Amino acid sequence: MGAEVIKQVVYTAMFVVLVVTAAVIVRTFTVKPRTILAPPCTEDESGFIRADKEMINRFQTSLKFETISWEPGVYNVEELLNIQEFIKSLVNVPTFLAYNLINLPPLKKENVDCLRVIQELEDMKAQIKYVSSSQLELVNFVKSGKAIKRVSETSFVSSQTDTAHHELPDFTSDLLDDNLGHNPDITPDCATDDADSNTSLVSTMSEEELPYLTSNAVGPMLNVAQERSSVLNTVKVKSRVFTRTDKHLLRDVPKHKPYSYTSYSYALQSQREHNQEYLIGSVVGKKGLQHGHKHSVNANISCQSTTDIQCRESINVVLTAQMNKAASTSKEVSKMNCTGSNVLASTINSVADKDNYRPIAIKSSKILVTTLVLLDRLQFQLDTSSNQFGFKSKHAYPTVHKSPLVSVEVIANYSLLYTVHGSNSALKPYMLTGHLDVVPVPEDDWDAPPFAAEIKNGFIYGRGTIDDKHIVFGILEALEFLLKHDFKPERTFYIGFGHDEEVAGEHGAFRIAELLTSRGIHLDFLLDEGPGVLSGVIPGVSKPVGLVGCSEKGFVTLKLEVSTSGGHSSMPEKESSIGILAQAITRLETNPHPSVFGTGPEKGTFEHLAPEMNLPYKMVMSNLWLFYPLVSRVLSWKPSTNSIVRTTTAVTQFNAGIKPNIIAPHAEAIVNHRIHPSETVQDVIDFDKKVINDDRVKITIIQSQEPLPVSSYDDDVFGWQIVKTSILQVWGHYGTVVAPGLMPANTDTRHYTEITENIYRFSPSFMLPEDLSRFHGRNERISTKNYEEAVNFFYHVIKNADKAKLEPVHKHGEEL
Ligand SMILES: CCCCCCCCCCCCCCCCCC(=O)N[C@@H](Cc1ccccc1)C(=O)O
Repeated sequence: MGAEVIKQVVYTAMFVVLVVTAAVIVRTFTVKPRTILAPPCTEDESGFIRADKEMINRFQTSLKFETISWEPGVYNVEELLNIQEFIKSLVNVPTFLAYNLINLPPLKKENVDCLRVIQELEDMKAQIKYVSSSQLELVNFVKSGKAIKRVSETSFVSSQTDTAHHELPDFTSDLLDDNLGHNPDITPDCATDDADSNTSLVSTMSEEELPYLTSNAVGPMLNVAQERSSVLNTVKVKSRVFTRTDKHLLRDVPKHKPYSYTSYSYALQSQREHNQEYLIGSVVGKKGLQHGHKHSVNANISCQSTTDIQCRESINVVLTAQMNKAASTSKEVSKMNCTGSNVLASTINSVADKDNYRPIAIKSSKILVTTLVLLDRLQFQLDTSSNQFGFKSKHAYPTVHKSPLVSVEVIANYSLLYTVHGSNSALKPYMLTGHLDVVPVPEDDWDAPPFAAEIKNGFIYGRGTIDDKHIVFGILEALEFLLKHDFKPERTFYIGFGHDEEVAGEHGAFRIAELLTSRGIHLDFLLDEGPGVLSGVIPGVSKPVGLVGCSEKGFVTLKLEVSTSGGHSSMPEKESSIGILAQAITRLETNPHPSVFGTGPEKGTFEHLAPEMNLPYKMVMSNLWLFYPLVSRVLSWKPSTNSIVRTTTAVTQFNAGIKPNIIAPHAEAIVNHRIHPSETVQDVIDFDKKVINDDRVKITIIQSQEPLPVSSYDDDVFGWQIVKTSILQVWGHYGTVVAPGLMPANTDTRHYTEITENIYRFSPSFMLPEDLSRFHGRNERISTKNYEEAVNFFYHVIKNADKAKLEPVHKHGEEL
């Protein structure tokens, strides 16, 4: 009886093994590649764009920075305070500065006050958000006499938009209509729209007259710094007092937004946000400042200004001018002292007579404005929009910026939204996104300087090359090319460039998405940065893989804290705050979150790639139903592949202790988890608490984001096919295959989830395994050839997406 049972069991087991083996074999040899909906374009039919020197140059320029530094030397406290003032002005600027670009000056250590100041400087430096944009070159400051004097030139930045929809940060919508044109109670004294008069607005200028789009502009920020530095000895207190006595103006303005009113208020608001002096008026005219001349000649500049500006005392007014012709830089400035009220309402006869420069703003501190008279909104937008990129790109991509099909809006001062208007409103629009900011460079042992855009062995080195400038400039190059070749899109599309992606995009992308939502726009699909063309990264696939992120992991950043009584190190307790915290951290690191491989879009990765793998892998990957525990284990070995199988744990900061003989009363650590789409923030916290299992460790959430929804990668989904086809058109000749995947990091996409279900993440960068550490790491670089491919990728995306739908061709195999 027993033998019979054993026999039965053995036979059944053999049968099962046989069936399973047969199933595995059948599956292994029957999986076929996915459908491709359009054949790769040949160069002839697609007009493959070749990168010339200028194209590479434009890209290089976008990556360059200069460092803010002070000449070596010994500084006294007063001088340090000047520097402090300058740095302070940067702390409140939410973007554009890499803190590591600021080199603090050497200090006179014997002076106790200096030590205090240097500590403060260091603290402030740490507060500066470490995002930056390579459109600006930070000017050098050097020690000169008692003040910090800027030596290199910069320009005041303005931005011109051709669209009817102007971004008006901090306006409440009900106030929007209550501006100059709509409020009959308010009569402007000197605002005019007369294009022929001396007060014609910049917005009415011809293209040739538009200000030169300089790359080394840092905008109001540095203008202010410049003003501050040059008048520092006389300006002690900046006036923040704006008393609005005009009842009309007071009427509707909510208390918490005292200056969120009209264009003028917009300017004030913007200036105030940046901790700067206020824009107090504006001058425009046909004559301008002559480069380098500061003497008065032949004024022909009228002032459009407020009627009643009182200067509390003698002030310096800086007239900021902008060159309007292509040349190396633009330049301020004429200074004048003025006292009393109404001074700015009169014609200012202090400006040199030369066409090269066009004054566009008067700025000063210590002004009391008693009556606000509304000025033209656009004028102030021009004056206060400090998007250097807008300027730069306008110059570099003239066709894009001149085209009647394209409108550009500056969002939240720095981000950009382009609308490329299509002729067929029945076609749902789509959107391409990228970001202008980059992360800092904590170490300087690069093979080439990180902010010089040097080319070495065919690679352009620089922070931002892969994250994310090749996308931004790739899109603009492609669009410029297309428009130059008479491309007239049928389908409207948007291009959004955020300015703060690296710190969560809460001002840039968030506001762009908000604006699109408010306009009722729903997108067919959106394409943002993501994995890329990976070669040798995915086990078992020798072909390059165009991996497209169809979902994005969530994240939660936790603060772990332990507090104890501290005390003298000669009489320690058994456990210290540091020891307890270290133990908690060790537990987290030795108990990773469990593998959830196969429950998210990573399953799709292997389903798509299995047919392309070599035999043992092909067998395993085609039969995940059987082998997934094995695959999961193998993928866990390497950080890159481990990132897709589970929620990851990274201990990113640890702080405790102040002195060798003091027991640290407090220790804290930061833990950053990236959450797999099959889990939630709460799941992660629950797991951590269980693993740490120590109530002395206090856990608080610093920031969190649930994983993003999975976008469809079905073959009939338009956006997916556009991305897939375009990848194959550019990299198909390498035998590249395309697969959906999970994006292990985050980008701006979470801000757009309300306006489209189809979000794809793909960077047109070709990556080898060793390149993965270049993201946010050392030696970030892109080959010139890859940059050319990036441009062509966007060229194809734009061309493909302009069709109503893609027709399937079964050139490379049949559907699974
Ligand atoms: C089957 C094997 C798959 C192997 C996967 C390997 C994928 C490697 C590709 C990596 C692509 C990474 C794209 C990086 C973009 C990074 C952008 C970024 O750093 N974003 C920040 C955003 C953020 C979020 C929250 C707060 C502050 C900033 C980030 O930290 O994620």
